[in-house]
Amino acid sequence: MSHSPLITLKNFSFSFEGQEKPVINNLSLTINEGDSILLIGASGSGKSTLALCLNGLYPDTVEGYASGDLYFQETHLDKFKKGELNQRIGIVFQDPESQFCMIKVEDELAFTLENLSVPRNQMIQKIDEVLELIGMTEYKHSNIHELSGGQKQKIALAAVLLMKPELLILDEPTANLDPVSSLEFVGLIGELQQQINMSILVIEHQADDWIDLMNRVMVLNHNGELMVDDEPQKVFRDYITTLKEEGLFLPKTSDDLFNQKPPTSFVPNTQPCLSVNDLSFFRKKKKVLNGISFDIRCGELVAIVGENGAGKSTLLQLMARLLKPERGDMTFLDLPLENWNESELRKRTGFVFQNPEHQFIADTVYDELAFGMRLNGLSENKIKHVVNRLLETFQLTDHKFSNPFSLSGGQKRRLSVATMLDENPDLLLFDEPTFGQDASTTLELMKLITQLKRQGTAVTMVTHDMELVDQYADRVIVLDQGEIALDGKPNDLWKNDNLLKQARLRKPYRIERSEVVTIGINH
Ligand SMILES: Nc1ncnc2c1ncn2[C@@H]1O[C@H](COP(=O)(O)OP(=O)(O)OP(=O)(O)O)[C@@H](O)[C@H]1O
Ligand SMILES: Nc1ncnc2c1ncn2[C@@H]1O[C@H](COP(=O)(O)OP(=O)(O)OP(=O)(O)O)[C@@H](O)[C@H]1O
Repeated sequence: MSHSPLITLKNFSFSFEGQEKPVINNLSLTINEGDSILLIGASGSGKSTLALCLNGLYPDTVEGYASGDLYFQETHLDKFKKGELNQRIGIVFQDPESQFCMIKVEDELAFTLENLSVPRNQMIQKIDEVLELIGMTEYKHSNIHELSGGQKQKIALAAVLLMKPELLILDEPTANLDPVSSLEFVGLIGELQQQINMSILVIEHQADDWIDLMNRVMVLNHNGELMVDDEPQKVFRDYITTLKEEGLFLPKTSDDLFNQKPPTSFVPNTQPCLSVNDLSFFRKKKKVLNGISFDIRCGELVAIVGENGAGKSTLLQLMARLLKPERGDMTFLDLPLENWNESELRKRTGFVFQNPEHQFIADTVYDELAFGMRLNGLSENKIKHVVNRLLETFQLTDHKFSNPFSLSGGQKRRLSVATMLDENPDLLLFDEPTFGQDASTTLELMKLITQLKRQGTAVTMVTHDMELVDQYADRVIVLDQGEIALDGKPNDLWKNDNLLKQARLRKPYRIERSEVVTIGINH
């Protein structure tokens, strides 16, 4: 059955003001009605930019210019009124918080309908319908900030669905979700596909959960050109070498990387770097952490995992002394954490926030990286040497003079990690250091962290990525509703089916596969 074209690009390019090379480079392609497309490409290859061009937000809302032609249902972009395409092509971003304006779920959805000029007497019915569609009816009167990450993402999706878009774009929609919420979100999109007539474009670095829902995979290369556009089976069979050269993740079934048994974890018999003793913390009278105690040794990498809202980020902020515990105390290198002088503490520890933008202070990537070293009085020559090495390692050399806020999501994250690695800190605290990264940048980042670990740095990493935990963590701490449910080796967690279920985690591919093989043999 042939479908009519929804969007057609002819020799379409897009450049940001003041940049030599276009970010989107001479694309000619058609998205048909009923298509479900997975868009992949290295970090910085132009995926989000393309999404924003498709729905008409770019170039109108940014300093940049487009060339070539874009047609929506065979009508040229120029013929549409401003703002018209934004409604017919809806985007859900990775961080739903940035999209919300109201406190309550129903008010947020009513606000969307108001913007669409829907009469008041039709609103209630429309809100009820969309909540039913996404399985969130019981949360109609809830406060948005009390919802879990996955539920917030569903509300962001509902707001976009109210526009009845003909194309739904999902830009890394599961990046902040715990492993089970992430799978549930993909399942929901699969159900919507059956019920609503709309095309879907999904941007994700890791294709695994999405492949079965997609009829096409498009790959952008480093130059923003369309390198591959074909059926998923063909792409991941015939273009493996090309995808690897671009530094992209392959599906776990076809990538040796995920099948390797990790090296026996090295647990150093060193002194504790940070000791956490009986910590408790409340937010608005709600106990978020309760009786947390553990040590992190010098040279050890500890992963903290758990469902959305379990208290992981809060714990990390307490460990960085950005929050003060109600009860309990911590010792950092033999001195109570509260007694450390602020500048000495910042020199010896590094903290990367969940949202990288929160920590940028300089106007260029170079100055951002140099900032800490300048504060510590290093010579400009020495600084230049270190900054250039970091730029190279984190694939940011081309963006040396860019404003940190203009970077792609993955580039921002890499910059925020790099700023913590200028000197050798004793303790590193990372909130999701690898989200939004492609295979090559993830590998580089983990290589560097491993090196620091070998030199004695203690690393704590909050993550939803169970592959990383399996491959790199010496120890894993599972937080469940603000309490430690497990503190052990990753293998202890993979054996504990009940806890995995309770904490909304999943097993890494290596373990899942070995269980399938064993079951196969037993039968
Ligand atoms: N600024 C805040 N004000 C009020 N409550 C908050 C605030 N920040 C977090 N919370 C609440 O504290 C609890 C723990 O949140 P936290 O961000 O530490 O969880 P998390 O495990 O890091 O979650 P995620 O995986 O979604 O990042 C949640 O119930 C959350 O709603
Ligand atoms: N507002 C902006 N001003 C200048 N340059 C920008 C701006 N936004 C993005 N860029 C640059 O355009 C390129 C593409 O960015 P884009 O966000 O589209 O990449 P992406 O493929 O979505 O990356 P990621 O996977 O890291 O999210 C990057 O090199 C980025 O630095």
